[in-house]
Amino acid sequence: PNLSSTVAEVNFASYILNASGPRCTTEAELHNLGQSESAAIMTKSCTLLAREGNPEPRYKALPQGSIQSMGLPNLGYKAYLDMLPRLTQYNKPLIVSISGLSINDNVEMVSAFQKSAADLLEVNFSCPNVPGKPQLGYDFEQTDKALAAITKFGDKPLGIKLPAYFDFNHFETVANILKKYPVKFISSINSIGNTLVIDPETESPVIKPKAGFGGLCGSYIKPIGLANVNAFRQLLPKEISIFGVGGIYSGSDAFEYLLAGADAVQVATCYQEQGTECFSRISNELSQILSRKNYQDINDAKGALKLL
Ligand SMILES: O=C(O)c1[nH]c(=O)[nH]c(=O)c1I
Repeated sequence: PNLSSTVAEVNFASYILNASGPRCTTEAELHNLGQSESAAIMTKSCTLLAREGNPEPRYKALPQGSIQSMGLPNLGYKAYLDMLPRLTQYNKPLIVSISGLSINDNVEMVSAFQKSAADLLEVNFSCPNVPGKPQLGYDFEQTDKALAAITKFGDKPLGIKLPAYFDFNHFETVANILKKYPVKFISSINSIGNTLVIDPETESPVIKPKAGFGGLCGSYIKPIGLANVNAFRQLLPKEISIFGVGGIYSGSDAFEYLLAGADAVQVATCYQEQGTECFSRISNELSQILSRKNYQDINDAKGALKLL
């Protein structure tokens, strides 16, 4: 069956791509993604200047996912501006993730990438791991202000990476803010911020930064990601596309996001743990599920969740 998708009016050859975060910081990692079956090349969130990130240990694999507090390590946005033209050779969409530490930083970076080889801009409103920086997406006033500032210029599709919400009032408030601006897509969800994993043997947290508080990822958070994708699908006009993220390891996980209404899905922890083979495996598994269920095309199953 046909797995190709259109997200924010950009064509993707398949439904499965890498999420910002794991194995997408260096140029070598991005070329590796270009040579893989990932439907796009998505970069690690970047800041104005290069960052080392948080002290290690800052990533811990868990039985059903991971906890991490990387602290936005990246090469600085100019490095990504510079390497983008060398990544166009793979003929797949280039998605730049931008995570400024202030609205001004976001404005400077978005305006630069609007004039770059990027195909889509994903602005991260949900990094939970920079000490002292609250998640923008949890401050509705700041979210509104930031969107007003970054959507002022350029015609490349711009989207927002959202944190998880847990309340219908919050889904509605955020959806109403998004509808005020030319936002072309959302990516939902980011890791669940500020969780704590304790090792009873060492009697310590499993990561060092922020006294062990870090973003929870992987299978643990799939039900939260599915709920956020489905809630926003119902609240947002179809002109706003949705990337589903959170706990996708298999074709079945991807199919669940498809039923919830996702236009394409991003893989993070599974890609971190298994490498680039995950993209072709998950695509093939999804294709087999669609065949078995007699769906000819992704769009026949999209948002087709059957309520009881
Ligand atoms: O710690 C990180 O670098 C990080 N970690 C996350 O789980 N989500 C994010 O958006 C980021 I920028």
